[in-house]
Amino acid sequence: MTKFAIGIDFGTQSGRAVLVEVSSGKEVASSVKEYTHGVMDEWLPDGITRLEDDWALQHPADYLEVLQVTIPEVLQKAEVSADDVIGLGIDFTACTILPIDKHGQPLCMLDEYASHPHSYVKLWKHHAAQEEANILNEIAEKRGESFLNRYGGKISSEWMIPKIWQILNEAPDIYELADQIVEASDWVIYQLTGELKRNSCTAGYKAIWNKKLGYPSKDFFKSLDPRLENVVEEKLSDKVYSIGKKAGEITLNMANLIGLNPGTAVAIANVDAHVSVPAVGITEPGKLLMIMGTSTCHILLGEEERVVPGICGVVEDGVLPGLMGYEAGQSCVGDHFEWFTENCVPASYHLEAEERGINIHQLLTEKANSLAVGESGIIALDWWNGNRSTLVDADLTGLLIGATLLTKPEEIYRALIEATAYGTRMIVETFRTHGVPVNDIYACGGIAEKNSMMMQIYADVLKMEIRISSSSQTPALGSAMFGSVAAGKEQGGYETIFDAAAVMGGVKDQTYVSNKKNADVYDQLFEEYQKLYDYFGRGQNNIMKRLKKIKKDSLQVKDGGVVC
Ligand SMILES: Nc1ncnc2c1ncn2[C@@H]1O[C@H](COP(=O)(O)OP(=O)(O)O)[C@@H](O)[C@H]1O
Ligand SMILES: O=C(CO)[C@H](O)[C@H](O)COP(=O)(O)O
Repeated sequence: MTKFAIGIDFGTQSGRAVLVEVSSGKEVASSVKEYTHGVMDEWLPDGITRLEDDWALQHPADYLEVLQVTIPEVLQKAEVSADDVIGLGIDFTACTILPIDKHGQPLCMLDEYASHPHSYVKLWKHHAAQEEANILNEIAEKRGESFLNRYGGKISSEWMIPKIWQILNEAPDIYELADQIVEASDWVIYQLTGELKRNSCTAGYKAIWNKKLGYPSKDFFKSLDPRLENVVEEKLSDKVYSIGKKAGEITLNMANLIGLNPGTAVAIANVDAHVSVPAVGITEPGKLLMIMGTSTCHILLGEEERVVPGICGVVEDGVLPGLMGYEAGQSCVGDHFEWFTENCVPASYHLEAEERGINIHQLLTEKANSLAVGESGIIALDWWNGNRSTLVDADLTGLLIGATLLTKPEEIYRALIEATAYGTRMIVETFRTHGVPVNDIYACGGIAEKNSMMMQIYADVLKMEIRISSSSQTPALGSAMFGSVAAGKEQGGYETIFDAAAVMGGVKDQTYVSNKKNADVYDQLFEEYQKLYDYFGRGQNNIMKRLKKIKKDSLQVKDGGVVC
């Protein structure tokens, strides 16, 4: 009898489920549920509580809706019985965290805290803890904390400890009230199985946890703030579970809600980027995978732990058991194109796209594709949502240089795409310079699937061939693979993730090959990009930060109604 596994990818804007045939990796059905509350970056659901700049929240009820809608839908579409589903795995954006009470109830779902911003899920791209991150980095550096080496020299404001500290600083009542502060991924597994098991991937990459050393010392936390001395015991847990293991089984209550059988195996949660690696069939060092969507993550396996400045982290067993997993990233890629289409494209372009039945990205891409490399005379920095790697600074902002009265929207769109490709080249070169080989490039995610011009630009800028995932839902496929490992061989699944990857993962036959003529011009442009990168990103000119400060002061005056 054919057996199936389900994988669910909880993204930035939606949750996506795939039903996969375990013996072949064939995706037989998929379903997408947009989050009802979307990303909350201006208002809370009450419509009256306004969020400050750099906030990005989500509502945990949306995650449960994803389970309730997408799982029955994939089963129905494929006409597959729940009896034939052997396992379920999930992956999530990260670091995406929420405070919960002792019953596992998110604080934002309690009436009395529904209008309190700090009671909600802080999404990965919530950047309002930059101040805490800066102080943490300063103190850690002064104390010579060795963990900094594993995180490229800096802890990002996107990660767990700065976010927790922001709650403590701005809402000590919420901090006190929280029985635990958990990754949203672990919370969903908790809802499915009744067991809270923190996964080693988010703990390792986002919460400064190490397989051998655990979390930083109490003394370090105390040096940040005496109230944080016991943060691990009080709000986290030093019990961390390895990815690739079974978390538990679906409870009766949950089974009734989502249409699966009670007792179905559920895998320990994983992160959207990391879970994609075996799904493209990567199980060895030297192959870098770009997971390209709202943001881009770069995941690479290595044999040894090396110090690489500005990466997000290197974690033993963080991606696959027995190997070092390196992560680097760019905080805004698709997000940056979306901002452009929503704010800078004239109505005539939108009309043309509508009349031709294509979306605005497709129209701009078509127009941009007819441009020669360098023809527009413009270049951009890809920091519209800060710089994750290699500068680790959420306070950096966007830049476009060279525009004239003749500059067209498609030229800017292309310059923004190129900027993200240069950003990736900075990351690849940084890995290589610090002794971590990058021999092959792979890509997956919404953008790798949708925009072939962009993939060609990346091949030209990187001067490397790019292989594309055979799945259009790579993270969800990876999660289904972990689901089949959680079920185990006896149930028709697999013993290890390596066995699952050999059968279920893979890439398309078509690849993107670098064009020498374009690559030569891109070399010149990349040199210019590097100069801008160093000038604006490494302290020679902190204009981006000064502008942010002026903006903050100005808004305070405006909101406070102070009239000069
Ligand atoms: N044709 C396209 N070219 C470039 N970017 C696109 C295109 N279509 C959508 N996008 C961008 O892709 C992002 C969504 O990526 P996707 O991988 O689907 O989701 P997620 O990041 O939530 O996992 C959006 O930010 C959107 O602006
Ligand atoms: O930090 C990350 C993983 O470590 C991702 O950037 C984050 O999860 C968002 O992913 P996406 O852009 O696909 O929504």
